[in-house]
Amino acid sequence: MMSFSRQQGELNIEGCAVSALAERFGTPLYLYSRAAIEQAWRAYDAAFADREHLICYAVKANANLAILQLLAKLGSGFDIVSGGELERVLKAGGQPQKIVFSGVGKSRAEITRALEVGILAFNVESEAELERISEIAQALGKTAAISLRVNPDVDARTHPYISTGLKDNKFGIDIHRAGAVYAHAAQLPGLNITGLDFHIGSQLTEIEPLVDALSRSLALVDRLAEQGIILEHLDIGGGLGIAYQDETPPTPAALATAIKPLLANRPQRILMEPGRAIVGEAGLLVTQVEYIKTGHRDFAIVDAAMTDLLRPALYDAWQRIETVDAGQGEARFYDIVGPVCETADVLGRERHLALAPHSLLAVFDAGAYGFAMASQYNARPRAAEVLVDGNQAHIIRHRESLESLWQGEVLLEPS
Ligand SMILES: Cc1ncc(COP(=O)(O)O)c(C=O)c1O
Ligand SMILES: N[C@@H](CCCC[NH3+])C(=O)O
Repeated sequence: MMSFSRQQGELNIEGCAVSALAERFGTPLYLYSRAAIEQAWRAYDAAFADREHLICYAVKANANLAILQLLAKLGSGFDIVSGGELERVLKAGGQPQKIVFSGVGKSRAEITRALEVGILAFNVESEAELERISEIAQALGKTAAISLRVNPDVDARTHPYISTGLKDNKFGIDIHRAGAVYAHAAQLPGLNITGLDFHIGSQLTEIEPLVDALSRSLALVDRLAEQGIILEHLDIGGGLGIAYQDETPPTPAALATAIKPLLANRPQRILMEPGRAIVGEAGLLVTQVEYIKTGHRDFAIVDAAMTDLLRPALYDAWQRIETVDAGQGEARFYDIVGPVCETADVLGRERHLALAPHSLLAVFDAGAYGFAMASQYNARPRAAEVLVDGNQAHIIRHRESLESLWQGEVLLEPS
């Protein structure tokens, strides 16, 4: 189904006019299409339907409770990287037995809580972490299911800030050392070795690096089997990109087709950790023009900022920006900038748009790492989030109040 369409030039999300939602909920505003999220998740699920698998949605991409709830209802598992994400998933109705826990810095409290609720597996990122998990599990009288996140040293060919599978990156255990670390794990009390995991980076537009990482990992799986360590699952991470501009990222079906020959005759259950590919294309950030400032460069100053959508400022990322209506007046090349006092506060540069004061703009493909990376810098309340389902719009996060900005802060006693 088409989640975004135009009627007489007006942008719609599912059965709702974006301008009406902006009027009702205010701007800046995140809008998500329920159908688009479900469709993306189901496409992943269908691609691997012919073998045992579990899609563990990467919560960091968009951690709104209603979105997690929607995915939990579809049967999704979850990839978490903090105790906060764990509690979000549980609150949203996610099953502990479908949670994998990644991240290089798991604290004692986080490990303890994950053991108490009984997660599917820890994706262990260092030998020191392995020892910590063993110690805590033993003290609690529990057994921790673990998989090692290996760093396969492949170039994911993506932005260096979101590349995670090179040996220079902090993530995972060097694949050449992993055999020894598995052997160590087999000696430690309180651990049950169940899997192997890798995640080489985000916004991948090519399949080869993933295939390469998988074949290197499978060679390790075979060496482990010779040592008597038999794995139950292989977690191939997330990372499939979306088409922000003119990229042609592989679909989940193409990924499945590419890796199936490698997996033939291997009994392991396949786990995946997609984030962006599930929610990225489902979201829009809607913002209103506050001022138009023309001169040496033409600026459209809008009410959304890098605090609402950080990706352009942080990675120089390009996201499509269109007017919500058909456009007003003559089109010019505008830099779309926010009100924050930073030169990097840009949503898009040199966009050819027909704008007037108060025009509404939609920033597309903002469902992943959009609201999730929002901040309150410059004392800006974070935006509202709305989930659209046909012609229904559900508020799934209220716009923050000014009071919430200083919640938890304490004034000094007058002296
Ligand atoms: C361990 C891990 N798994 C999964 C993901 C999800 O990545 P993506 O949103 O690119 O699918 C990430 C983020 O890059 C990650 O760090
Ligand atoms: N935040 C990044 C992706 C980071 C992935 C997390 N390892 C982005 O917006 O592209």
